[in-house]
Amino acid sequence: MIEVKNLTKEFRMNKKYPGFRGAVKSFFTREQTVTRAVDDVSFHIDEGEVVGYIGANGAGKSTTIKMMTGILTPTSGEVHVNGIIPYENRQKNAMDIGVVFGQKTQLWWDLPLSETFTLLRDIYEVDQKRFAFQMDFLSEVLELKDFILQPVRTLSLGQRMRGDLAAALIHNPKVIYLDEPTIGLDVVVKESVRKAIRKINETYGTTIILTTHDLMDIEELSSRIIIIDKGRMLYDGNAKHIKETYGYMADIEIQTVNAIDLSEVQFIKALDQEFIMLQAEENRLKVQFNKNRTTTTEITKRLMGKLDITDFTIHEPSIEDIVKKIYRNEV
Ligand SMILES: Nc1ncnc2c1ncn2[C@@H]1O[C@H](COP(=O)(O)OP(=O)(O)OP(=O)(O)O)[C@@H](O)[C@H]1O
Repeated sequence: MIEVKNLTKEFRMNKKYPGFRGAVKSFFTREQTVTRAVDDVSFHIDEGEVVGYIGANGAGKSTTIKMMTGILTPTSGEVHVNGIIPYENRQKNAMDIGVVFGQKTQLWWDLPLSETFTLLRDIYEVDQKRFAFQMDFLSEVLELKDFILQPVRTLSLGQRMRGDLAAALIHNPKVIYLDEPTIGLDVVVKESVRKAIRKINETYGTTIILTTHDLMDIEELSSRIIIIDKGRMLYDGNAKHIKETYGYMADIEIQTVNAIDLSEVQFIKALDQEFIMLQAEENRLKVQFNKNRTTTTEITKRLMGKLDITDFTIHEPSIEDIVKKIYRNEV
């Protein structure tokens, strides 16, 4: 379905020196800096797969997706999506794909949401019967009914995101690229967006490429992840393996009314002698724990009985943490 072979993209930019003299120098020297944003990346994705494409900021995710969607042409290497070379055949490719950028919207700001759908129906030449069927399906899965007639500018972020997903699916594409589809949404809306994505994949066997910084997106949606770092592929395989091996340590930071005596909270280690680690400083307690062996709820529930808690923060492992650990442990 998707074949990416030795894909490389370099960006060349004229070196800019600061100030007026710098501008003159830049003009005459014409020195260039070269950024290799994607460096010899190869993978194959089968029809119906949901793949998480992840990496730290600036790792090269968007640049890869832009070549897969035909927006950018590679410096070397190649991409085939459904037999089409996207950057050589952008229009044909566009008929088979849908793209959602969590940070941007493709909806018409001043029009009611429903009219964006009608415009897209005409652009993609979807026949009336097929359009009505798809709209019924999307309305139900993405729960659009309550706001479909409202102008897009009046929608909440969660409603807008569901609208964007629907817009990308009007023509029922074979592949969808989702770039941070749950960014900025609250927990409940994130959950409903993930549920909708799962349903779309199950119903139509749509191939889904997902870039995200939220590990819960990966956990709930994709069994395979590709990790990219500084343009190079670091890992391609089972998401569960990575989560269990590298993404298991989280911590809770607890604020209390009174200063904490570490000896009084040692009892929490009974939950997991091997992995729970405690650190206390005045009225702050940090509990590091293994997510595969115990839960935040279990720890906070027990500590609440013992401490006068005023606030607590949970730190989930981040993609950056996982990438660092992979380097240290070598996959
Ligand atoms: N048009 C461009 N011109 C010059 N450099 C670019 C351009 N686009 C991206 N880059 C550089 O290429 C590298 C990869 O960027 P890219 O946007 O692909 O990363 P990313 O993994 O999507 O990051 P993020 O998670 O922050 O969106 C970065 O160093 C970036 O500064």
